[in-house]
Amino acid sequence: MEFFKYQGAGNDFILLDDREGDVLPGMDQGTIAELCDRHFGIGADGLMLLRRHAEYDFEMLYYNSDGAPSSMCGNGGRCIVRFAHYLGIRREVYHFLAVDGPHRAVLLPSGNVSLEMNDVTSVHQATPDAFVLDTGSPHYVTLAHDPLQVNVNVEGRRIRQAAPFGINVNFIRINGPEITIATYERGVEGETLACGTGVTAAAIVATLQTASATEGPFQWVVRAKGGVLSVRGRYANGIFTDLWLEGPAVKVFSGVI
Ligand SMILES: N[C@@H](CCC[C@H](N)C(=O)O)C(=O)O
Repeated sequence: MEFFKYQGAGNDFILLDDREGDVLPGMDQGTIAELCDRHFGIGADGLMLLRRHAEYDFEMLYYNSDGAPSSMCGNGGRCIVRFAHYLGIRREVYHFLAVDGPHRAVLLPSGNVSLEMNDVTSVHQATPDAFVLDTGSPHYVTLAHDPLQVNVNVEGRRIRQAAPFGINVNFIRINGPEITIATYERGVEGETLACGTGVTAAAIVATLQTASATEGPFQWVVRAKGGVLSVRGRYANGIFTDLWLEGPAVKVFSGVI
């Protein structure tokens, strides 16, 4: 079976073309975890299947590197659009189905992919410095003096394990129109170089934390350890809409399993 490896700001994925519907039956949790293993497999933060869908350009099935299916992956969504284009699925605006519902996406001339994320209707303040919200995946976003100095594997794991439900953990610093972020991902159970739903959550928290909390459009540049992404959207009546996550989505190599 042919596989493709993509990365979006260092968040890396194995992509499989399952348009014929014959890949999934052979993909149990153990097999996916082995393929994602960085020592005994190809190595990736997650694995995705691109499947045919009667009403959409394709369907995205996402698995974390522990082999379990999970919630939405923003960087994965951007990478699978680039993969769809590579497979010959060419659209000005892609419409695909993911676990959290339909998404629109645009492949830009630069090769970057801009992905529309679902509206966010509630943000819970957990502590004076920390917020919990769902951007397709659940995120804990905490303000940090310097996210690049945080021992994410220790601190992130501690917060992830203390939460009564599964969550990803983000450490952010807001600096003018920019955010610096470091992320611990559940299902990878470690730090990843970027997380699209985490970056989106960070932009929402930053909007609430700053003068841009006034209603209207907003835009943030988000610096993750593996690359730079941007998030734009609109804030009105306590609801975040028109959320677009943009950044690189690059094919790294392909091979045969
Ligand atoms: N890397 C992803 C998030 C993938 C899902 C996450 N690990 C979870 O289980 O919630 C992204 O780019 O959003």
